[in-house]
Amino acid sequence: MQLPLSFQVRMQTQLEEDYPAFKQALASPSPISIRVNANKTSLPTSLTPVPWTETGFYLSERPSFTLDPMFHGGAYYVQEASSMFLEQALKQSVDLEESLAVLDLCGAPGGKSTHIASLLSEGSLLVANEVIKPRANILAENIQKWGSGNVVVTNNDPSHIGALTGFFDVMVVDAPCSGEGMFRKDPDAIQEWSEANVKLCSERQRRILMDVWDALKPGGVLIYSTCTYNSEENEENLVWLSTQQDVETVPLTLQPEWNVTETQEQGMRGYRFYPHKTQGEGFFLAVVRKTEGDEAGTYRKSKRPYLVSASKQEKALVQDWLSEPGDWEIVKHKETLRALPKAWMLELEQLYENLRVVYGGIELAEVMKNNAKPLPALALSQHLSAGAFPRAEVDLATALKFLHREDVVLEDSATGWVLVQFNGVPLGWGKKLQNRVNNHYPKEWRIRMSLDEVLKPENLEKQFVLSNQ
Ligand SMILES: C[S@@+](CC[C@H](N)C(=O)[O-])C[C@H]1O[C@@H](n2cnc3c(N)ncnc32)[C@H](O)[C@@H]1O
Repeated sequence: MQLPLSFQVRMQTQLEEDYPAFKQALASPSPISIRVNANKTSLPTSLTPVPWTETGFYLSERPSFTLDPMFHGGAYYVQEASSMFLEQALKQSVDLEESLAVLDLCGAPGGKSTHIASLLSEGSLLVANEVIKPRANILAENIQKWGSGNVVVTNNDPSHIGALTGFFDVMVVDAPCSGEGMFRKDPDAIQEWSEANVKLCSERQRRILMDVWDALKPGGVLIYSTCTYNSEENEENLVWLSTQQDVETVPLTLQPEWNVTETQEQGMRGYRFYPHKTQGEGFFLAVVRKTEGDEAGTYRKSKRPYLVSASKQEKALVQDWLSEPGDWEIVKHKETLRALPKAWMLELEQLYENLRVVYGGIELAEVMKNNAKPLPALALSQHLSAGAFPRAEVDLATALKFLHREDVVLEDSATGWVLVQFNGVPLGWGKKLQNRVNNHYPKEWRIRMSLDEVLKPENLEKQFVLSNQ
């Protein structure tokens, strides 16, 4: 790995006698880690935990996640271990039992958004935003697979969100950065690195923070993170923020065995992850509290609301499908019925009116002539009522064929909509007819690689499946 010379000089100055160990760590393989969705499957007992989170685990080697149906069912997310430290930031700076409005501003592909969704109380609302449209679609896909219902995915520039004065209790800004911490995982990041890019990133990060700042409530918490080591994109940005806005630093308690490095610059604290000290990539995180600012204005529902309630008959079609139907408002847009958290309808109205919402709540069904066709997100939702549909538990080969959108055989199930599941984790819908099964797995989510070799019994045995670990 040929590191840029001026990056090497920077790191030597920063790490001094630790530099050789750092350089050696960059030459060793990246650790592989996953975060398990405890709402969908039990936590593995045979894997080594990531110490700063309750649901993160290291794997000893990188398997083909594409060939594990549990991955497609949202039973876990493949995520770099250091960035799971977000859990400590949230647990130590806010009361997660409360109903919170939380923004994940730079959300795609969804590592932190799915993590936040798992940590929030049922009564909370997460807005997962991503400014780049195709990436916002990937974020929406990952959110649907994770199965949380109280999430809205938006595709907006930070300045649009900043216009929602005092809306959020918590904002997470996992800022676009020069990517130094990803050098060993993504060698392309080395080619893109330059002194000029560090400066450009730092300026952009400041702009992002300013653009979104007004959307944080006074007393609210901002969690700022990057995957870089340089101080321009990290501590210096926080010191700069403290000269522009009323903020106080929020210290975090660290366990010594985590080997996280605490920094302090002009009273602003930050937490650094170095690959020679922790099993993970380079990462920086800091928490600040907004001490003063404008409260949210009062918001009244407009005469022509954006979110239109479904009719009584339409609601009746889907009323038994959710485990807690009373928690949800069923709205209709074109042919689609969607469940949105009832407690947040005024705020959601505001979001739908002002932002570009890519996905929200739980997409339940498409209705046509008093007939409801269940949609993929419902199959993957944590809020699907256990008894609403018959289920067909399938083996690994059938699950992979189903995810490949091939024809499958579902023995023993009656005709009609069937939830296809693997190891108890739902994957999607099949519609059983008299003599065949229609595969309703979404085209855009299907496994694209050929399965010819994989499906040979001797190869199937070798596949990684989370629950076998
Ligand atoms: C570090 S990545 C986010 C990773 C994500 N939080 C996760 O955990 O999966 C930064 C994100 O910021 C987005 N981004 C790029 N320019 C931006 C801008 N000017 N404002 C806001 N977000 C931006 C990128 O598209 C990228 O998805």
